[in-house]
Amino acid sequence: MASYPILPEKLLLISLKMYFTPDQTLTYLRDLLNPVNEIVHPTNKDKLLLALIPDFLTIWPCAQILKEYETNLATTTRTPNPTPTFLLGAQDCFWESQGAYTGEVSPASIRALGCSIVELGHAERRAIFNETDAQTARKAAATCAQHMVPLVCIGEVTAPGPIASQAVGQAVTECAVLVRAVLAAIPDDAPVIFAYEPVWAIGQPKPAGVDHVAAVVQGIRAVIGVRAGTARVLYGGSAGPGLWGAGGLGRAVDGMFLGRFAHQIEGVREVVREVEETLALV
Ligand SMILES: O=C(CO)COP(=O)(O)O
Repeated sequence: MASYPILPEKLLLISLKMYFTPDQTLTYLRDLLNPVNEIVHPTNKDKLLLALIPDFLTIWPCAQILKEYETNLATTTRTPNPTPTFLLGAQDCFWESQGAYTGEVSPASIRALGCSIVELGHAERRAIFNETDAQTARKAAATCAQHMVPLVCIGEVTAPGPIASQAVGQAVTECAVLVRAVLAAIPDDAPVIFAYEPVWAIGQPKPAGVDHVAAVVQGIRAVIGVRAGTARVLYGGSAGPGLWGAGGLGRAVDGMFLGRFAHQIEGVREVVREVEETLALV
């Protein structure tokens, strides 16, 4: 019987959006996995898991690279590898699994190619394609039906004003609408990831302030409440090296959702190291 992926304590997810050519994506994934680069540490996977979310066109070759990686790992360590060392995701899906839906991508096909995560409701899709909360919730249900994890992007549109507490309240209120819609649409035991990405902090030189993020994430966790399935809350929006460690986001969130600041392998290595330090894995 199919089961949901198990989410460890911390997650580092990377979306390539539409930045890379196919060749760049495959080289990038090989670099992430190359032990010489010291980014993916298989022995840490029960505590920290990385995932790559490439464009649709490169999911299949990425899955092939990952399959080869896992096979080699199992051979060299002489241990069977029941849970993956690295996860693959898609940047969107449709809510139906099959039929006359030109240009859409079926969650069943995404699953069949080896993805465990489907990103949904990103701010760019809302702004450019007018995607709604109701559509995102339907897609989340379809994702869970294929035993994948919905990665639901939430975040307030307007940058905080001068009164911090008001800004936090406003942000939580805006995020709560989609959080509630998604939780009502998916089974209670399905794992789910919420990526808190303040819209005003995406594509910027710097991320949102740690205090703002910590307070909003606390509010989001209260909205999620108690459920049978795991719910992880990540931060995204110009996240990169230097954001996690001492006085940073490590105390507030379950991981980060990286964009541009993960384009260089060195940046990913630094972020991984910061998370490993807070988990006492190094
Ligand atoms: O939207 C994001 C991740 O999905 C964040 O992107 P940037 O880190 O490039 O701002």
